[in-house]
Amino acid sequence: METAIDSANKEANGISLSEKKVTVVFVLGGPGSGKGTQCANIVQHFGFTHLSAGDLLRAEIKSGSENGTMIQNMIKDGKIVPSEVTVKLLQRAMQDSSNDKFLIDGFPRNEENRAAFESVTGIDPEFVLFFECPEEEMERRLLSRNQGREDDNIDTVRKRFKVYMESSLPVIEYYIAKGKVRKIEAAKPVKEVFEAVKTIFTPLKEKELYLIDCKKPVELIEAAMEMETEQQLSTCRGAEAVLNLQPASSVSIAYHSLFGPHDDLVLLELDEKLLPDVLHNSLMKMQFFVLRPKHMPLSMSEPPTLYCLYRLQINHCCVEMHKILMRKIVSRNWWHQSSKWHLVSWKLFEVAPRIDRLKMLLSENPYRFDDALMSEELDEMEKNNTRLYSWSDLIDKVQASADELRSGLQALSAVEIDGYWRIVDENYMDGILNMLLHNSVLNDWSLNGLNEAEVVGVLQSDGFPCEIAHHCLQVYGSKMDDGMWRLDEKRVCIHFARGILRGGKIRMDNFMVEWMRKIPEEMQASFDMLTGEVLTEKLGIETWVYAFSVSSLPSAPAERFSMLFRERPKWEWKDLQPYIRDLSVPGLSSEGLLLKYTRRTQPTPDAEPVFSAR
Ligand SMILES: Nc1ncnc2c1ncn2[C@@H]1O[C@H](COP(=O)(O)OP(=O)(O)O)[C@@H](O)[C@H]1O
Ligand SMILES: Nc1ccn([C@@H]2O[C@H](COP(=O)(O)OP(=O)(O)O)[C@@H](O)[C@H]2O)c(=O)n1
Repeated sequence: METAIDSANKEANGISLSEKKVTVVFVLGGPGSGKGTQCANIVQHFGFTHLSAGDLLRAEIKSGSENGTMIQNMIKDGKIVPSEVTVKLLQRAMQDSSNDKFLIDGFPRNEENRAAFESVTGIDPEFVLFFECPEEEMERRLLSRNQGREDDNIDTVRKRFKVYMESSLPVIEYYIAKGKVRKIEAAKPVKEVFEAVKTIFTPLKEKELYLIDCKKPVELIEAAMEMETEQQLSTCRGAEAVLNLQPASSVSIAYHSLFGPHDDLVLLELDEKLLPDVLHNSLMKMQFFVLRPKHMPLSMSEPPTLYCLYRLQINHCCVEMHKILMRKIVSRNWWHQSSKWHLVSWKLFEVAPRIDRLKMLLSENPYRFDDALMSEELDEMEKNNTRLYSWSDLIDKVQASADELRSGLQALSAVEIDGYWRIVDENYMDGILNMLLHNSVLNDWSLNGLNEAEVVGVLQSDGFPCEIAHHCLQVYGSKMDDGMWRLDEKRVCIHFARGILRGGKIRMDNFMVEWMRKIPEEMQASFDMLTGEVLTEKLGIETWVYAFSVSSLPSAPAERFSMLFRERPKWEWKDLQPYIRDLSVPGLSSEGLLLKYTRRTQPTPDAEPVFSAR
């Protein structure tokens, strides 16, 4: 009996295909590659309707249609039936179905099939599932298919292979170029092939995900520790372990230099903006990583070509990178293929490494005078409680490669003490620098030729740890070819200017007097040295100066500009430039940065341009 739903469907089916929003997946591959077998599985698991072009043609022969004999002869000969016949059959089958998701198997088999389908139905396939299988295996399967098919004999099979190579492969190449092909290694056992198929059809999350490129080569991943399954224990480390992951298995990863020579890969991470969403997702906490070839540029607007996609399950906290469990959900067949996954739309942004995080971590607990006293007695327990970070902790926590981390630590003037990386408290640094200068006067040392052993020895006898004494030379000086150290005029002068300005805004003339008084006699300070360190302000007839250091500003451009415009609503180029020249945004020039984050006005054509917030 016909139900109300059936009749409603019939009505719906009366509408044309173009009005009905259908999803079409083409299933292609040589004869005997297993298309029909896998389509049956897909139908069961994913609710598609299977339309086999070959089956429709064979049914047409059986129905006694006027084209029957022609079709029969063509099939017997392994030739491709004219498109108008096949397209009509497919179109009718789709229209007659109440489903809107179709697997079209064995079609388009040539360029003519493809063009005819496109022009008649206006449908562009969601993607093309391509079964790749060696000819010998296909031949073996066809000759033992045993379905009583007239064309499964050795002569016709050979003809079909020839037609496949000449006519069907170009269609696959056409879709590869469009980024639509999902390739499956079809020579494996049915179950294994289906595992690969499943990963392609399993929906991820039907919402937009923002991925951030942490801009690190994946040399950073180590997959060697905390393997979840025994099977992985026996496999290799680093990149290989990631690449060899089996579906539904997992490994923990952390940034690590042991990743290997895979600097053609880049690791991408979920945007933190989405973290609350993801964290409150009742399903599970997850993060998505994408590996892509480095040479493929990411554009801001188009979804990029994905290299390989992994779903990461995080066992404690999403924000931190360490101890991440990773599960491969999409097979390597994605490589060099899709620009868009049919169920998820991806937006990718390239970002610079998160060095701000490093600053935040190290500022939690700067090295102070007290530390110097108690360093010896500090037992492990205490160290664990006092937020100290070793190199490997930082590699885990900061999204940066080893090189980026090294230069980040250097920019922060961090030093490794007892195996932990520390920022040294400014007052403490001031103390040791003054002690060095004081000793240089006492001992008649030249600031352009300091003997390392002598300086360190004297500073140690004044109560400074050896590492800090070395660190002081490194921060304020540079080593010369002859092994002696020379104090850097600019760095020393900036140090003293910072010290004065820590007390707050000060009148320019007072500042200059105090600054000159503080700096060593051998050195010459000039206000230009303080570009990017201080700002000046006119109050009445007086000029005042205050600290505003580029190193204290966030490295993310949006936050940086917002901080700059909070400080001053309008900036002239010469003032602005020192505060933005270190910003680097992948894919955006400095002009682009200004366009994106500032409004440029020029009161008169020859006036200096002024930048304000957008
Ligand atoms: N992965 C596989 N391993 C071994 N035999 C297979 C596999 N997939 C399919 N077959 C067998 O090979 C023959 C051809 O498979 P079929 O799905 O009809 O291929 P196609 O639709 O691509 O022509 C069938 O007899 C099928 O049972
Ligand atoms: N788009 C198509 C599909 C099949 N066919 C014909 O149908 C035959 C059988 O195709 P099929 O898809 O059922 O079988 P396999 O060749 O994949 O095993 C082909 O050899 C062609 O002669 C066609 O002419 N046009």
